Amino acid sequence: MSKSLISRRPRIGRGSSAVPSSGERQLSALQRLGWKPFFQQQLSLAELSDCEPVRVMAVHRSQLEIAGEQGERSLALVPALASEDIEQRPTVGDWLLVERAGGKFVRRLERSSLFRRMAPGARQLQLIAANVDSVLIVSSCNQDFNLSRIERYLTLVREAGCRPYLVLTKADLCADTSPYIEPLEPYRDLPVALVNGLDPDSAAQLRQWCLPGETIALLGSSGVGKSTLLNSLSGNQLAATAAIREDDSKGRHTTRHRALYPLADGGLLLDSPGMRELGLANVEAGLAATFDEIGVLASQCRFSDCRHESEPGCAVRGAIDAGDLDERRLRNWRKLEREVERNNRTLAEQRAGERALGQFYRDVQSHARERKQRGE
Ligand SMILES: Nc1nc2c(ncn2[C@@H]2O[C@H](COP(=O)(O)OP(=O)(O)OP(=O)(O)O)[C@@H](O)[C@H]2O)c(=O)[nH]1
Ligand SMILES: [Zn+2]
Repeated sequence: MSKSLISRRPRIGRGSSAVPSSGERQLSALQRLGWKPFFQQQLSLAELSDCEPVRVMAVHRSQLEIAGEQGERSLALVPALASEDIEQRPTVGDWLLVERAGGKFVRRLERSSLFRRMAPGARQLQLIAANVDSVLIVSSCNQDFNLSRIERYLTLVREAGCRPYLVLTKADLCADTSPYIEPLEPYRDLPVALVNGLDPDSAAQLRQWCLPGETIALLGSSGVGKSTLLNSLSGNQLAATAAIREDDSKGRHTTRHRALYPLADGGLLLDSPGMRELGLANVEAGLAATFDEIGVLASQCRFSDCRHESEPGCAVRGAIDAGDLDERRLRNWRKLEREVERNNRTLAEQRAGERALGQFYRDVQSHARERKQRGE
C-alpha cells in the first residue's frame, strides 16, 4: 500500500489512532438515537409540545419496537400504521410521532434516506430501512474483492441517499494488500479502511464513521465479515456469525430480526436480512446469461450434482483442460452461484417460517371457534 494513496483520500488506514472518545460530543438521548435537525424542523409548534418522537428499532408482525426519550417499548400496529401503500408503512429506522399523553401514533416523519427493493418472488415493493446516514460496503481482501460488485453497492447506497464507505476485511490474512488498494485509485471520494474484523482494536478504526447519533448499515456479500464487524463494534455478541450457524447441529439458521443495534459509543447499526440481500435479487437470470457456456457444459457432466472439482466425466473441467474455459471464470461463476443459492435458501426459509406461523394462528383460531360452538 503506498503512503501517498492514503494521504490523498479522506480515509483511515490500518492502525489509525484518530478514534474520537465517546465523551467528545454531549448528545441528548434522542440525538443518540439519531434525532437530527432534519426531523426536528418537520414538527409544528403544537407537535413540539404534545408529541414525542420515537424511532422504530424493529418491525414485527403485529407491533413495532420503538425507542425514545423514555427508553424502549412496543407500539401496536394499529390500522393507521398498516397503510395500503407499502411505502407509507413504518420501517426500521423511521421516526414516528406519538402523543405524549396516551402514546397514540400521530404520524411518520419524512425520511432522509430509504432502502427498498422488489421482494424476490413477489412483485411487491419491500422497505428495508429508513434514515440510514452511512453505509459500510464490506469486502474482504481475498477473492470476494470485486470492483463490479463494489460499484453495484455504491449505486444502491447513493440512490438511497446515504454516504458510502469501503471496509476491506481480512487484511490480517493478506501479506500484500496493494492488489486491493491499487484498483481503488479511481474512486478518490470513497474512504477506505483495512481491518481485521476479529480484532476489536482494529475494528475500532471504523468508529470514526459511526459517530454517536449516526446510523450506519453494512452491505456486502456472504462471508465477508459483516457479523464479525458488528460484534467487534458493538462489544457484544449481537449478531450470529457464520461459525455459530455452522455449529448448529440441527442445521437451523439463526433467526434475525431486522433491527437497529445501539453501539457502545453511541452510533446505531442496522443489521437486517433485507439489507444483506440487497443487490442480490434478480441476479439469477443475469448470472445464467453471463456464464451461459458454463451452464451448457455443466449440463453435460456425468453427475447432475457435479461440483466441477475432480469428479470423473466433468465436462467443465474437460473444457478447462482443453483450454476452452478460463479457470478464473469458473471460480467467479461458482462464487456468485453460491451467493445466489444461499440467499434464495434464506428467503425460502423465511417464507416457510411465515407460512407455518400463519397456519399456527389459523389452527388456534379454529380451535377456539370449535370450543365456543361446543359451549366450553
Ligand atoms: N481472519 C479474519 N477472519 C475474519 C475476518 N472477518 C470475518 N472473518 C471470518 O470470516 C467468516 C465469515 O464472517 P461473518 O462475519 O460471519 O460474515 P458475514 O458477512 O456476516 O456473512 P453472512 O452472515 O453470511 O452474511 C467467519 O469465520 C469469521 O470469523 C477478518 O477480518 N479476519
Ligand atoms: Zn462437472
